[in-house]
Amino acid sequence: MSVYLHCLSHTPLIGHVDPAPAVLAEVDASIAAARERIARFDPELVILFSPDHYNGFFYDIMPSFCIGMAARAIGDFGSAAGELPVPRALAEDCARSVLAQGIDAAVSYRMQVDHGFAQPLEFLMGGIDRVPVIPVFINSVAVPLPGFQRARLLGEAIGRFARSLDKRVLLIGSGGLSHQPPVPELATANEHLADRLKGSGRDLPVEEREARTQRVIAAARAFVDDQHSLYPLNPDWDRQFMATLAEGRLAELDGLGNEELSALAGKSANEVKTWVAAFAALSAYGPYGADHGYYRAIPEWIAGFGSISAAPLR
Ligand SMILES: O=C(O)CCc1cccc(O)c1O
Ligand SMILES: [Fe+2]
Repeated sequence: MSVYLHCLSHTPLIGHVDPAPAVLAEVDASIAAARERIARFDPELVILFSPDHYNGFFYDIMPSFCIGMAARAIGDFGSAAGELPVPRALAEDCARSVLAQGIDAAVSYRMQVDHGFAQPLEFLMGGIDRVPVIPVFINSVAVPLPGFQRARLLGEAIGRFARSLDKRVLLIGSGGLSHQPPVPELATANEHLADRLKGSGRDLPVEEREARTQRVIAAARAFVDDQHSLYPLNPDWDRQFMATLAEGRLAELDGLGNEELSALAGKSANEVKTWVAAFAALSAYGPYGADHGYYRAIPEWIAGFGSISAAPLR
């Protein structure tokens, strides 16, 4: 019954458009240290909260929350591809427990995930296949989105389930902080794109995949030159958010609406609900303390880039 938490921004631009070597070294050091702490903790189970970017979840049926009973990573932007080692019976127990606690999460027996899930497993665990993982999707891009309170309650329910296991559990939140990369939107999509967002061609044709990758890379390059070419990052909000979680004041976020958050920190800042869910899960074990916080706004990655660990107070 022991638990450790790490929350980390993700960005598929790492290795494609990189910041100055000193910044890269700083991030590398922070991630390497987190990986060492996690290795020492030696998790037997990972519960990973992440969004998706129209690579596995589409508008044909868009759940707010979905727990994976089996999952495969597509390997977008050069991230790891392949099957995630999902312990099916345990994932089923998790879903049953969450539903019994009044949170109506969907389940998937063929979940398809992207860099949002793969990157933290690669960075923090050394690969997507190292430790059994229960993937938990939180819709953070396809409006209408679930709000902060629901993400918190989902996290608490999963935390109570995790606490009932006789296992060392690592909780990971993946995404955020402030940012607004060029993710397509149904409201402004032409007919072809709208079809794609509804899941036609779930697995994009190679040329479309490549065009999409290059479009994000070009947007990152433009953002470095002109920080008004995309919705601006908001380091002040990001630091405040990290402090709110570190200090255990999760419920204070309940009153912050999704559109309000988008206006403060960009539409993709809604990905921070993965951090809220992870911290809420940790809170089910009792009071906690956070440590090793790192933050820097990194326009090359279109990311307010944050990283933080936490564990129960003893
Ligand atoms: O997949 C895509 O199309 C965009 C993804 C993307 C870009 C920049 C920062 C992110 O955090 C992110 O997820
Ligand atoms: Fe993302």
